[in-house]
Amino acid sequence: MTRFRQLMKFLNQVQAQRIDEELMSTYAFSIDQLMELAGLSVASVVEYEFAHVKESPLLIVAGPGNNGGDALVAARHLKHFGFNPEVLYPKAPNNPLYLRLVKQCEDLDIPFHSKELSSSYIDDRYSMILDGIFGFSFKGDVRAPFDTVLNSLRSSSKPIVSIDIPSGWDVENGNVSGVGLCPKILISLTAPKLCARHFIEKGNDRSHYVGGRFVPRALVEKYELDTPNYIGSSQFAKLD
Ligand SMILES: NC(=O)C1=CN([C@@H]2O[C@H](COP(=O)(O)OP(=O)(O)OC[C@H]3O[C@@H](n4cnc5c(N)ncnc54)[C@H](OP(=O)(O)O)[C@@H]3O)[C@@H](O)[C@H]2O)[C@H](O)CC1
Ligand SMILES: [K+]
Repeated sequence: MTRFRQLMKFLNQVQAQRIDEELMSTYAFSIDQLMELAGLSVASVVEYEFAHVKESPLLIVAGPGNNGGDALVAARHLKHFGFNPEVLYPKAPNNPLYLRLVKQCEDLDIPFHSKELSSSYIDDRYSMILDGIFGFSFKGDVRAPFDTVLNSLRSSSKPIVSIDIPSGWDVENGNVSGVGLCPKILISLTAPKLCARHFIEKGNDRSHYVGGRFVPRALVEKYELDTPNYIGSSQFAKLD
C-alpha cells in the first residue's frame, strides 16, 4: 500500500468539475473508463479496511449522478473480491450508463433496494455503509428522497466510507447544514476537495485515502495537483 504525506492542495468545486471535463475532452477518456478506475480504487480501499467482515452484507448507497456510478462500479468489484454487497438506489436515473452498471450488478446477484432503510435495519444487517450519494456537483439543501435517506444513515452506528465528498457536505465548506454524514473514511478521487480540510480536522480516528489513477502529468502541472506517487499496482494511497 502506498502511504503519502497529507496533501496540501485542495480543489474548489469549479476546479474539480473542470478537471473532470478536461479528462473527457483534451485527454480523451470516456466517463466509463474514469468511473471504472474510480470505483476500483474505492473497492480496493474497502477491501483493505474491511476484509475482516467479508461475510456480512455491506450497504452501498448510490446517488443519481456519477458519484452513484462510482458506487455501482465498486459494488461489482467488491462482489468479485468475495464481499456481499447490497445496493440502495433511491433514485435510479434512466440513463444508459447507469442502466448498464445496474445490469452488471444484477447479473452478479447483487440485491437492490429502492426504498429508504431504517437505521435499526441497517444496524442489524450491515457491517458498513459505502456512501456514493453525492460528489463534487452537490449544491444547496438536500432534496427528497435523499433527505430521509441521509437521516437514517446518520442515525446508524455503522462505519461510513464516503466516496469523494461526505454526502450532504458543502463541497467547499464542509458540513455547514449539519445534515451531512460523518464518515470514518474519506476516499478523495483525483485530489481532495476543499471540504476534506474539515474531515482531516476531526482527528485521528479518521482515515483519508486518495484514488483514481488516471491523471495525466500535464493536468497535474496545470492545476498544480499534489497527487501521490502510487506504488506498483496500488489503486489508492493512504494519507498520513
Ligand atoms: N475526475 C474525477 O475525479 C472523477 C470523479 N467521478 C465521480 O463523479 C462525481 C461527480 O459526479 P457528478 O455527476 O458531476 O455529480 P454528483 O454525483 O455529485 O451529483 C449530481 C447529482 O446529484 C443531484 N443533486 C445535486 N445537489 C442535490 C441536492 N441538494 N439534493 C438532491 N440532489 C442533488 C443532481 O441532481 P440535479 O437535479 O441537480 O441535476 C445530480 O443528479 C465525483 O464526485 C466522483 O465521485 C467520476 O466517476 C470519474 C471522474
Ligand atoms: K459521497
